[in-house]
Amino acid sequence: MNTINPSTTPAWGRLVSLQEKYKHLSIKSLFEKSERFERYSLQLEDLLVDYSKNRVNGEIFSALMDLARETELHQAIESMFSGVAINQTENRAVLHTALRNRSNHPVYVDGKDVMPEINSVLTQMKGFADQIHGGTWLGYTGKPIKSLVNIGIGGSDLGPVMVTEALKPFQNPNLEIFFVSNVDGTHIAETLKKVDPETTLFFIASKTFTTQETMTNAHTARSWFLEQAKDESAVAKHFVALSTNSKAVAAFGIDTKNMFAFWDWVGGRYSLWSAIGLPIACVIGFDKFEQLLSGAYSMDEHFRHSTFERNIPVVLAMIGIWNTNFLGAASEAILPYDQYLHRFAAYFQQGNMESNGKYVTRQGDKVNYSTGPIIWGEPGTNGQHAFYQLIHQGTHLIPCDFIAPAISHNPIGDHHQKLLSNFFAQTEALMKGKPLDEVHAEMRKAGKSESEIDQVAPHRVFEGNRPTNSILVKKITPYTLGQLIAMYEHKIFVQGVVWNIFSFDQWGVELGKVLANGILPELAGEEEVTSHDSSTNGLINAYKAMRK
Ligand SMILES: O=P(O)(O)OC[C@H]1O[C@H](O)[C@H](O)[C@@H](O)[C@@H]1O
Repeated sequence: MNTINPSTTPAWGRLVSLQEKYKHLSIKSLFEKSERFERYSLQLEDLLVDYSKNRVNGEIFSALMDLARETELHQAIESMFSGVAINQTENRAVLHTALRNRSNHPVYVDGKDVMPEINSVLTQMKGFADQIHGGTWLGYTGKPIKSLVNIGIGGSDLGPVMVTEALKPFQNPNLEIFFVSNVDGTHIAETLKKVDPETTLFFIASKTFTTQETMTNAHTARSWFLEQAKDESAVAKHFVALSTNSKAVAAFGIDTKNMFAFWDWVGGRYSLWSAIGLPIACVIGFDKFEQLLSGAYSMDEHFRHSTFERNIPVVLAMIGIWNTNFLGAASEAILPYDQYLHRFAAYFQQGNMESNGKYVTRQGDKVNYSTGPIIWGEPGTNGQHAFYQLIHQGTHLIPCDFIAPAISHNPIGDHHQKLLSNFFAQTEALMKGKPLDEVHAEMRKAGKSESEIDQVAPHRVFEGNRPTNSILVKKITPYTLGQLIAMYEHKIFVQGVVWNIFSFDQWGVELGKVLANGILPELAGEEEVTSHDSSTNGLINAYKAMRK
């Protein structure tokens, strides 16, 4: 990977001047040109991305595209797809795209084509998923499996949770799925209350198979199971492992026959396309899982081969960079107008923040510009009644992505039209705002007194000019969901390339884990702890006193 500091490129310099030149640029005024929507929207099959409601004009857009070129994005894209070890701090390739490479053309890592291994695990997954989905995999007492429990955390949890929720309309009604992630005993305890050991299958999902939370929950699940089954040999019918670490899987007591492998070149937060996706394949069926892969593949092809100006992930990423680095936005909201997508923002919170929450450049210096935004969001319309106040009238600039399907899986009465009327209205309102004279006129019309108008009118003004993207898909299907996920993955990739950071490691999660491992034994006895600062000592000792 190159080590170009984006802030030293000519394009960045131009963007700095454009920011000054267009500091009063109003999105509304950009719509005086009638072809704005045609020019500033892109379509890939049934996915439409409208980025016209941004504070971006032709000059800014072309400087952003130049910035992508000057930071050698094209070479970086090729390096990722072709298996170069671009995750340099871990010396690994980054090949979630190979997992959904439906062309099956070879992809080489260290001179070896990885496609045969990928295909062989997919075949193994199909064999297993068909049995679970079809009700022919039997538990130790001969009953078909009804309940699936995925035990995993981070990337080994959020993807399968998000996708199984998003694709609930495709779920086999004979199966129910649960996810246990938190080391808080409540999570596993409440889940185990709902399932029966005779008809439950546990997926122990962990890339490393060493993660404290997952291993703790897995041991608890195993003990709970054996209390009832009383026979170690029954474990094989009820526990499978999704991991890269076959030794640790065997040491846990899961037969490696029941292990579904993946590889160190699959990042945890990019792993739902790998064996980590097995629970998805079980509940929606393997054919639908393949459609998810195909959707992602269509976005991969679009991303790899389209010119930057017509490239959805590139355009979204560069507009994000404009908002972050030139307009000063510190966060981005992802707002799906689809209840089934209720975990979508949480999923990309990890995807984005673990990937691009970095202040060290690829050559090891501190960056002199902002990097990854804070990602958050909830489904619309719920968010409208909770936090949109701040998006409309707060002091922070919060660029938002609005996502909606044209066709609902639940076409009841006029629900969907009501939902979509809000989806359309919000981006219009955020852009147009409402000026003071309009508020005055409205209040006068409503017969308000002049003193009331003077007092209240300023509070009813909306500045507007708040940037949004609108992403409309025909329907949420495995295929379109695959496209949407891959679109955001590549957006994150592009931004990491431009920001000159390493997007595929996550050293920032280590320190807390290490300190927790040091504290754990200190919590065992009654003696006073003195090994930390006075706050940490004070808290630990107060905890010990409280638990007596
Ligand atoms: O899959 P595992 O090895 O159990 O890792 C689970 C998660 O934990 C780590 O701390 C990382 O922050 C995540 O990127 C990862 O997805």
